[in-house]
Amino acid sequence: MNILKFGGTSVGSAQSISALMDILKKETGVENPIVVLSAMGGVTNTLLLMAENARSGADYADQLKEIETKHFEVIRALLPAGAQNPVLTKLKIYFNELEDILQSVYTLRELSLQTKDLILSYGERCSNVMVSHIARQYFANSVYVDGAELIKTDGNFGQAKVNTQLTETLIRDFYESNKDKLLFVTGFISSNEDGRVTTLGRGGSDYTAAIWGAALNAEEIQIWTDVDGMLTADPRIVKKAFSLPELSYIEAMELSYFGAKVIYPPTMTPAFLKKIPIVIKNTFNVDFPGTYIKHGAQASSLPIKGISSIDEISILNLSGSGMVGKAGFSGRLFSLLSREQVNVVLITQSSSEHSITFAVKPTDALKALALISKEFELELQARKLEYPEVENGLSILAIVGENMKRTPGISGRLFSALGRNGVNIRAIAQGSSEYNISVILSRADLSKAVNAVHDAFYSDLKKTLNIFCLGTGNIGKTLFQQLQNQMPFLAKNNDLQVKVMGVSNTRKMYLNPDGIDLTTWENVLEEQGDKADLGEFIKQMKNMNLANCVFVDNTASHNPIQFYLDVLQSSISVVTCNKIGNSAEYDQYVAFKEAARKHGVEFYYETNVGAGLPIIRTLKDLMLSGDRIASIEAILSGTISYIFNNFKGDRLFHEVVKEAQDLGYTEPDPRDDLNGKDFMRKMLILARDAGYALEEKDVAIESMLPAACLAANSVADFYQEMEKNAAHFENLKQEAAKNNKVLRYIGKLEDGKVSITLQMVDDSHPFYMLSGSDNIISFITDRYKERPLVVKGPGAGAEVTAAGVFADIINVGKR
Ligand SMILES: NC(=O)c1ccc[n+]([C@@H]2O[C@H](COP(=O)([O-])OP(=O)(O)OC[C@H]3O[C@@H](n4cnc5c(N)ncnc54)[C@H](O)[C@@H]3O)[C@@H](O)[C@H]2O)c1
Ligand SMILES: N[C@@H](CCO)C(=O)O
Ligand code: NA
Repeated sequence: MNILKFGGTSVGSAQSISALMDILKKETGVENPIVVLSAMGGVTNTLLLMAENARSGADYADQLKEIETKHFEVIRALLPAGAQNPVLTKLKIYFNELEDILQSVYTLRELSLQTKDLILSYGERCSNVMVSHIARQYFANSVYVDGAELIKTDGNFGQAKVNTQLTETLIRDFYESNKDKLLFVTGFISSNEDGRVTTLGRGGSDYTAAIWGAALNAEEIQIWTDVDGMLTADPRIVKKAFSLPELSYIEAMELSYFGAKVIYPPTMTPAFLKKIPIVIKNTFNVDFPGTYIKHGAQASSLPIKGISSIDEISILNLSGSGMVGKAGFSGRLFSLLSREQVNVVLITQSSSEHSITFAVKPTDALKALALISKEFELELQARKLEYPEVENGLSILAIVGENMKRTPGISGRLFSALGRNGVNIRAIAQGSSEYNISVILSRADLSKAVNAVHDAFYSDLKKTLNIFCLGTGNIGKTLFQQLQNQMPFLAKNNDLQVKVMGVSNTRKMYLNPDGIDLTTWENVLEEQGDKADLGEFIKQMKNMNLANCVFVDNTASHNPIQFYLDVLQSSISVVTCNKIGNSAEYDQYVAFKEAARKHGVEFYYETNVGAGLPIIRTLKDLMLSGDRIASIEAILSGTISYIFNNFKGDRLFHEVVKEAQDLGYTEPDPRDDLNGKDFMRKMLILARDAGYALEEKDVAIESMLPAACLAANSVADFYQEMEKNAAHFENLKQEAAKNNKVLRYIGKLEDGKVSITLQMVDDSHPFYMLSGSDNIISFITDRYKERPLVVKGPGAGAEVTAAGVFADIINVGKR
C-alpha cells in the first residue's frame, strides 16, 4: 500500500484537483492508497494573517470571504449542481466556526498558540472535506478522515511532539476497519491528550504522510508537489538545475536542510527508520519519474548531488586570548545558545583556538549577542574576549553528496569556481562525515556563486557564457548574426551556450536577465531599450552579478576604455576589438593585464591586430614558450592594403578609398586608416606584447598623405582634399609602375624601435604578392631566424573581425 501526499499547489485549484483525480485513478487498484492532503495553496498563510489581524483588532472579514470563495469556486467547477449542497453546507459550518473563533480572538485581543493551531486546522479540514466529496464521483468509497484524532502528541502547540506508539496503534486500528475505503486524511494536524488540536510544525503534511507510512509499513510514500523532484539547485537561481533520479536519505536531508523546500527533513525520519522509499513527484508533470529517496540509493557518477543555500544568515565571531586552551569554553557558548533556543547553523573554529565563528538566522543574531554579553560579562570586561560583532547580509552555500567522501579535489573545485568568479568566502565548514561542505559568502554573490559552482560540478553539462555587448555597428551586428547561426553547433559540440544579456549603442541600451533573443534584438533594443548611459549599463551588468560574464567592446570609442579596469576587477572578462585601450598609455595597458590576472579573468583582444588572423595569439605563444622577438615586419592596414591593391589603371585614389569604406574595411572614420594612426596602434600593441614598454610618440610614422588631406577636419572634407590632390597619388602610382614595383605601407619593429614607412617594392620582396585587404606579418625570432614565421590573409572586414571577436569569447568559455 502507498501513501500519496499532495501539497498546497496540488490542491490549489480546480485544474490541479482534476489532475490529482487522474493520478488517483491510476493509483487505485487491488489496494487503495491513503491520500494525505495539505490546505489549498495560500490558505494557511491567509489563516495566519486573519488570526494576527483579529488579535490586533484589524479587519479579517474580507480574508475569510476570500477563503470561502476559493473553496466554493472549486466545488462549483468540479461537482454537478445536484451534488454540491452537502459539501457546501459542511464547509459553511466550518467557516461559521472559524468566524466565531476569530471573533473571540478579536474581542479578547489575545491569540494563544493553542488557538492559533485550532485556526490553522481549518485549512486542512476544508481541503480534505472538499476533495473527498469531489472524489466520490469516481470512487464511491471515498471518505474524509480527521487525522487530528489519530495522531497523538504532547501539548507543545505549534510544534507538537508525536507519541509514536499510541499513534501507530490508533492508525493501524483505524486502517484495519477501513481498508476497503479510499481515505482522505488531513495532513499537518494532530491532537493532545485532552483532544485539543495541535499541529506538527513546518512541513507537517509530509510528516503526517511519513507517520502513516511507518505505522502501516507502506511500500512507498509519494510526495506530490509542483516540481520535478529534488533538483541539483534551486531552479529559480540556476536555470540549468536538473532533477536527481536517486538520493540517499542522508543526502536528501542535507540538501533540504538548507533551502530546498521540496521536503522538510525531520519529516523523513519515520520513513528512514523503516527504510520506506520516498518518491517526490510532480502533479503537473505526471509522467516524469521524479526523485527516489531510499536506502542504498545507487551511487551515481555525479561528484556531488546538489547545491543548497540559505539566503539570509548572520555570523558572530568570538575571539580573544581568554579562549585559548579553555576546555569548557565552546561548551559554555553552545549550551547557552541551545538552552535559549538559538539554532546554530554552522560553526568554524581556527586551530589556534583563538576564535570561533558561528552562523545563526538573522532573527536570532541580536538575541545571541545579548546572551553572550551576559554570560561572558567578566571575560569581556577583562578584555580576555573581544566584544563580538554581528555581521549581516550573508548567505550560506553548501555542496552535498555522499560521493564527496574520500574523493580528493571536490573542495578544490568548489573554491576555484568561487575564486574565478570573484566570490569572497567568509567562512568554511566541512562536517567530518564529508557529506557537506558549506561556505559563507556575501548575499549579493549568492546567485552568481550557485551558478558558478553548478557549472563547475556539472561541467559535462552545458556551460553558459553571459555576454554584454557595446556597439551595434558593422562588427557588433555581424557578431550577433554569427552567434545566432552558430548557437546550435556550440550547444551540440561544445556544451557551450552564449547568452547576450545586454546590448548598447550610443543611443539605446537594453539589459535582460533572461537573455536577449538574437532574432529580434534590433527591434527590442529600439522599442524597449532605455536611453544609453554607459555608466548605468556597467552598473546594471555588475548588479546582475552573473557567473562566466564577458564584456564585449565593439566600438571605436574612447568612452568604454575608462571602465575596463573596473569591469576586470569585478571578475568580468573583457573581449575587445577596440584598439584604443591597448594603444593609449603603456601603464594602462599593463594595468588591464594585471587586473585580469589578479582577478582570474581573461582580457582578449585578438582583433586589435589583423582582425581575425591569429597574430596576437601567435606572438603570445612564442613569448610564453621562451622565444624572443628579433624583428617584426608587417602590413597591418587592411584598408591601405586594399587601396594599393586596387589603385590601378585610370582609377582615382579617393574612389578606391570610398570603396574600401563601403566594404567595411576602414575605421568608422577612414582618416584614422589613411593617416597611419590605426597602423600605429597595431604596431604599438605588437611591440608591447613583444616586451617593449613603448608609447605612441616612440612610433615614427611616414605619412602617405599630402598635408592638406591630413588637415581635413571632416570626413567629407577629407574626400574632397583627396580628390583635389589626385595628382599626388597618381605620381606615386606611376613611379612605382615605371620601376615594376608596387606601393606598400610597411611597419617594422627592430631593436626596440618602431617605424611605419611608405615603400615601393619589387617582386623579390615577400610583401609584393598581396591582394584584397590582405595583412601580412613576418616574425624573426631566436627560433625562426633562417626563415621567418609568417601569418597572412584578409586583415579587415566585418565577417573576419566578428569571427575573431567570437573566437575570443569562446576562448573565455574554454577556461
Ligand atoms: N572593420 C574592421 O575590419 C575592423 C577590424 C578590427 C577591428 N575593428 C574595430 O571594430 C570596432 C568597431 O568598428 P565598426 O566598423 O563596427 O564601427 P561602427 O561605427 O560601425 O559601430 C560602432 C558602434 O559602437 C557604438 N558606440 C560608440 N560609442 C559607444 C559608447 N560609448 N557606448 C556604446 N556604444 C557605442 C555605436 O553606436 C555603433 O553602434 C572599431 O574599434 C574598429 O577599430 C574593425
Ligand atoms: N580599419 C582597419 C580594420 C582592421 O583593424 C584596417 O583597415 O586594417
Ligand atoms: Na588578429
